[in-house]
Amino acid sequence: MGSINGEEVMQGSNGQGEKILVSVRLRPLNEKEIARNDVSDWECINDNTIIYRNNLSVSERSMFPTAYTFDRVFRHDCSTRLVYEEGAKEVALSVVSGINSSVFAYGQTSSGKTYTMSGITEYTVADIYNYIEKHKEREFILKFSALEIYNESVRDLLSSDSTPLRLLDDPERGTVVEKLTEETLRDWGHFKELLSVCEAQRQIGETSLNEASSRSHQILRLTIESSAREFLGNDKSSSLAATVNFIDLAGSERASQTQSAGTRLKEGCHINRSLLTLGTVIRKLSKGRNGHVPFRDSKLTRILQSSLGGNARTAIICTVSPARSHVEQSRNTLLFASCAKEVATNAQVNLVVSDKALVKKLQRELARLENELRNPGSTSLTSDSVALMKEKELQIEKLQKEVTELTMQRDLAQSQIKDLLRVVGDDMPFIELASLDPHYPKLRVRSSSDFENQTSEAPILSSAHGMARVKSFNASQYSDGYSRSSSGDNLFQLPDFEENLLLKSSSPRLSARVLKVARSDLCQEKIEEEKDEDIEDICRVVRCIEKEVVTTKSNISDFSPNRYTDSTMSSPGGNTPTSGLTVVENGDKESQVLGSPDLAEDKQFNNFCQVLVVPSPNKISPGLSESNTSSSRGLKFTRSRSCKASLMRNLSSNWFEEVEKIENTPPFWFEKHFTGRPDCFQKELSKFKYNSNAEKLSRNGSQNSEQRGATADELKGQNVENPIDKETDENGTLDTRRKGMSCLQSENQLVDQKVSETGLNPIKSAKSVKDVGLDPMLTYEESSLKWSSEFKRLQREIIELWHACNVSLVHRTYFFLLFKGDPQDSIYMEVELRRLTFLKQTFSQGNQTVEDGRTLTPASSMRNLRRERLMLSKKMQKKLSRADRHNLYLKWGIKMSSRHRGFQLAHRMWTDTKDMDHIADSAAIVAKLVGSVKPEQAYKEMFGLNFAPRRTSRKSLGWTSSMKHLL
Ligand SMILES: Nc1ncnc2c1ncn2[C@@H]1O[C@H](COP(=O)(O)OP(=O)(O)OP(=O)(O)O)[C@@H](O)[C@H]1O
Repeated sequence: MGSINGEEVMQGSNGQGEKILVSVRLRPLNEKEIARNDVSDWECINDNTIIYRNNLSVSERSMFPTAYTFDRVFRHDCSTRLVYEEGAKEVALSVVSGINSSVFAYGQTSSGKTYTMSGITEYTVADIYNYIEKHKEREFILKFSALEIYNESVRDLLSSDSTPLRLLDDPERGTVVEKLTEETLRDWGHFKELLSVCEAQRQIGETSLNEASSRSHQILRLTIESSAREFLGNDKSSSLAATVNFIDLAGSERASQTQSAGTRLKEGCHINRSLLTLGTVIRKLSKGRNGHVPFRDSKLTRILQSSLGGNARTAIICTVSPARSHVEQSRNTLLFASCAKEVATNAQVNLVVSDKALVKKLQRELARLENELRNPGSTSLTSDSVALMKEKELQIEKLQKEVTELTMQRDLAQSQIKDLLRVVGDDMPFIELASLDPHYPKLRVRSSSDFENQTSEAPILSSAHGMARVKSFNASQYSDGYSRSSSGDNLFQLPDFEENLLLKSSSPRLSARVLKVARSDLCQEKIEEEKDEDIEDICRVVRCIEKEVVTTKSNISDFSPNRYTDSTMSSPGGNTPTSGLTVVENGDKESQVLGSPDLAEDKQFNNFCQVLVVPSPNKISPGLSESNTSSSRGLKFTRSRSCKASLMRNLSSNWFEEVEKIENTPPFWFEKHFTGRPDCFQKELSKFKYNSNAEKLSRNGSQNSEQRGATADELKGQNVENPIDKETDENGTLDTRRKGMSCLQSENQLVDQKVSETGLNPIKSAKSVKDVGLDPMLTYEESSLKWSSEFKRLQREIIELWHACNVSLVHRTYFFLLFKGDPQDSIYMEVELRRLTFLKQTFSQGNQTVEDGRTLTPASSMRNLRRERLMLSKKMQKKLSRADRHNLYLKWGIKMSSRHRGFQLAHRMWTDTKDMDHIADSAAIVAKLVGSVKPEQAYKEMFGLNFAPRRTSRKSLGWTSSMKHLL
């Protein structure tokens, strides 16, 4: 769309790539040439070919062609009328159809350009007027303008003012000549008059070749606008507008030939330069539109840009002098013509739409679009969009069917599970959940139902695969304060943590004291203690504390000598324990972290403090509660890869990472690698299932692990007749209780055996590990009593081992708080005890273990423990009120006047392993500092065992990502 005189121009295609119409006109020899006996060497042999007649030497023939072919060639005796008719008319008269057109005359000086163009211009305009006469239905407006480019200056030939005109670049119309006079032609006479003015204005000079040589490029421009008279003035009116250019170029010349000098020489230089640019443009255009075309290198090419390669039809008439003396110039002209005939233009019809019509058109378009927006489903939809919508609807329908089908399958499966549970119900102590869920842990876990069923005989739903079996509980069956799921989902529920913490774990003295503590306004409290202490002071205090503790505590003596000395460990041989900061005698730099703290550790310390989560106030001891606590979100648990993951519930993933860093003991093999019982293991299980010696084991629940291990070893590979089966066969009754216990014992042995095969070997090494199973021959009350005693013994052993192995205080705390003596906890206690025994033995032998690529040594575990104490002490400032802290200092015998009381307190926690009140108080404090947990089954499984079927979705989540998801 272009614009002419403020009106929009619609450009319609009129064919693409139309080549420039190129003709050659050969003039006759003029008088001067004849006078000097010049001969004509050029001959038009037909309407299209001109040849050089003179005999060429061999070398000339190789350099110059002798024949040139064009759209039309005109002999010397052809009239200008014929040249016009066959070489320009069609192109020129396109203007009346709304198509721009241009007619050039190109040639050397005195070759007849002006002679030719003058005739063509007049013939064209005359024909235009004839056309107008024949088309009365249209109204035509003819506007005429004329300019010349003289010495690279544009002049208005219709104005007496010789001031050079500027060329402007119009985005729509291209290059326009500013302030160029444009006369509307009234009639033919007016046109002739204007032509006379132009002729008079044009720069003409005399040269030796041409008495009236044109020293400038002349462009006569006629613009024609036409409109149908029928629609004039109404909305439907539109008009055609186009321009025809008549271009009479200055002649190319050789200064020597024109014998020019002074002004003429200067003119010749400008002429030749602009013609050279024209030649370059034509040559480039002839090779296509790739690359840069230097239209702007001369005013001539700037003005003619649209005529040469744009929206115009173009005809070029090359005039040639036949004289032999001008052969070189003639060849150049023909060469130019040859290039020009390869140039294509892209002329279009220029339809001018009036502003009024344009507004109407745009309004109609707007209304159509608005209608489409209002009714998107009606006419605006294309066939493609309708098809797409149908496809989407089909997909939705298919997905809905799939959802319905899956829902039905799920309901059916749930129904089957419920039916199965109902069938086995109270009559069967075990169900085989493993057969329902492939992810179900393949470990035989002793549950409280084991003990309850000791008094009632029930058939065993034996595990063909030796997998875990869990009793389906009724909540009413329990009276121990533990809640169980009554929905048959077999999830164990621990008692509320708050109850654990206050009523069971915390000592009465501590609870009583903290209850008396008035709540302080933490915002107003000045944190004057430790907060701004420099790290060296802290370390000195730590050393003092550790020395103090060491002098009062010496409970580990069987660790490898010369390895390390912890604040809680005595050095071998009764040597005076060294400072906890210089515990590694072999120069282990890492062990001296506290002695030479660096920025990294400080940063880690800060991170640790930041990620600790404050427990919910309504879940914590009132005496320890704070107002700014939180975390009451429920936990969806998953199987942990580490017992330390139990801390994850209320803590961020950063906390997890920190715990991993300071982890004193690694997750043990069972936690990390137990994904199910392999087939070979199942086979072994079936082999041992009815083993008489296992039956003996089941009768002797207090048998120590050494005995059990030995028995298991003895039994390995044996196939002994099962007396129970024998008895059953003989009596015709099934002693399910005894048989079940037999299976349990056998499986426990196999678990141990499997663990042993992996290198943990708790059976061989853990001589102190005792069998925590209950004697099936005892009554329930007797069994409970015995278990209670056994639990306390195990608990004490574990506490001692934690202490000896520098186990994380957080780990100790949660384990201690979670496992309160429920018989079903026996397996956890047993596994923990074996793990610790193995760890202690490893350390004592001077060995190290590698977990997750981390090497765990006594030194590293001690270092981590020290760091954990440091972090906990820092946490005290934030998590405990001033009053709470003061009460604790009093209770723990820390002088109020002493410095670094928080560190002192942190380094005393969990140190007196003989005093259960001290242990309980320590656990309560640590729990307070790191955040409480609502006791759920999840936490027990964090310690390595899983009672509930795992869910696939959880399985796919890493622990960190799981926590992020849950948090
Ligand atoms: N075809 C022709 N038949 C007869 N005479 C011609 C023809 N062509 C040109 N002439 C005559 O030759 C002379 C030079 O012609 P013209 O001025 O048109 O040349 P030119 O190419 O315009 O020269 P310049 O470039 O110097 O202006 C004129 O006198 C003209 O009448």
